Amino acid sequence: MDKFSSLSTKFEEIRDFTRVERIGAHSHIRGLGLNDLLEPKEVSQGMVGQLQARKAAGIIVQMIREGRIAGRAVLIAGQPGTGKTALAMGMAQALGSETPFTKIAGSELFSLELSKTEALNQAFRRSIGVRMKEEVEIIEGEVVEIQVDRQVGSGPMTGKKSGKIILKTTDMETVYELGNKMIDSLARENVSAGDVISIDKSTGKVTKLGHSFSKSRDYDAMGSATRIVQCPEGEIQRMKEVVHQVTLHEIDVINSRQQGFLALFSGDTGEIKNEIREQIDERITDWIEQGKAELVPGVLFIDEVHMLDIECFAFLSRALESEMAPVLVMATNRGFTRIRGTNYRAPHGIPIDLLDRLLIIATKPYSEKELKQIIQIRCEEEDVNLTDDALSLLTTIGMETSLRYAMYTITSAALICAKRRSTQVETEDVKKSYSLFVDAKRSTQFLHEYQREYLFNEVDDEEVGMGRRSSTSKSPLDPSKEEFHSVSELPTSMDMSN
Ligand SMILES: Nc1ncnc2c1ncn2[C@@H]1O[C@H](COP(=O)(O)OP(=O)(O)OP(=O)(O)O)[C@@H](O)[C@H]1O
Repeated sequence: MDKFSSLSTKFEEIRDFTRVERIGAHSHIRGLGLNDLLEPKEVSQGMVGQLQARKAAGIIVQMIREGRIAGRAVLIAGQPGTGKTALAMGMAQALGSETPFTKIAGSELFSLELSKTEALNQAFRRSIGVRMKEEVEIIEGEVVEIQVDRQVGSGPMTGKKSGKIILKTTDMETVYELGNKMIDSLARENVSAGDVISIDKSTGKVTKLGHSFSKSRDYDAMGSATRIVQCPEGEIQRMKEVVHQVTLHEIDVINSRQQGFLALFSGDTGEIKNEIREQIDERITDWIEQGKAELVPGVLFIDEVHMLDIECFAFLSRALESEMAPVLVMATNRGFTRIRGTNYRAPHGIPIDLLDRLLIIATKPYSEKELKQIIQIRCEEEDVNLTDDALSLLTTIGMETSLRYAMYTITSAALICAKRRSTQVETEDVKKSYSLFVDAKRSTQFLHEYQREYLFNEVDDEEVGMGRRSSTSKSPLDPSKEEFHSVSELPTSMDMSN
């Protein structure tokens, strides 16, 4: 084929890397935890509770798999820390690595390098895969023998090499002459007798498929990571269908002459011209008509969608109409709020006409039992061993502050525990972390008490009075819990009602 496809394998690896980097806090999520009938189990695949939302997400995943939802949009709405991002990650896991999944936060769109609509456009195109099928001629067989003869030239580095390789299948055996380049490729892949290899005839790329079953006696010398495979059957030289998958964005970048494919490594792609995108779309439409390629609509997840402004929302509405649109999943923790770029208020800060097109999934606050289970799963994920008392205390802290604060406390308490050379986190470690790191509620109380000593203070006296009153609330470490003020009572920046 052409340059689009020959570079595809490398780029797949880059995309995977980005993906792994972004899911640290949700690494315990391995799916939506649904059975075959899409019924959620209470605790499964790292997911706890939130049954209705998980079931709804499962139905959407099913629709995506059946290709019945491209161009539709989903909104996950709920209070902070109720698992909106976790749910989106669960959807990504359930869809599998073949389905492109891009995660961005609304605030990431505002940069000096790219206009916000260009950034959105790139995110859209990163979420659409193009699967290209290609017939390539390959040589595939078990290595019987490799011989390399070095003809010494004027210096050790200029030595010209030649040699031969004998390959066999269960039906035949052939000898091939080897040139310099092929010898280097085989050496790089560490190919030796008994390996089963495949060589792409047009590019010379050598792939080691594994070690032959008949030679598996060498197992000890190979190490446990080596795959044992059967010796191939039939012809050594044959045609094979290979499938490459790249995203539209990767194709855009490769073909954008100013940037070139190196921009994929740095992420510094700059603005990509519309004409280039149009040409690529035309080309891909041709390939689809000729049966050479197919589109794989993926998922674009935009967290903190209330950060988008009216221009971005207009772009989204338009982009969803396109034939090449991925499924758009958005999340927000805002209630009624201003649509950025306007003076209008709307539910979740999203224009009503867009809102009307969305499937909305609501997430609800967790019960104490669910919170405890999530914390427990996270401890297992982080390899932190907690006493029952410490786990209960952490759960109480989570109920009174936030799930996220409790999760951060796991890590800091584990460090404090390691400092005193113990392997089991006790209540004392949790208390110490709690006293070192202030949660949003205590930080707000502190600000209300000492606001006059800060620069550019904007809180009026009435609010200060409120702050003083709430400062009488006791900490979760205080045994008499009756006087707790709920977190929602305090004006934090994460409040749903702002
Ligand atoms: N139901 C759940 N099961 C397992 N883990 C969960 C669940 N809900 C949330 N978590 C974990 O709790 C942490 C906070 O949740 P998450 O980031 O998904 O909340 P959010 O609703 O997106 O919050 P925000 O509105 O503040 O962005 C994450 O580490 C997440 O993986």
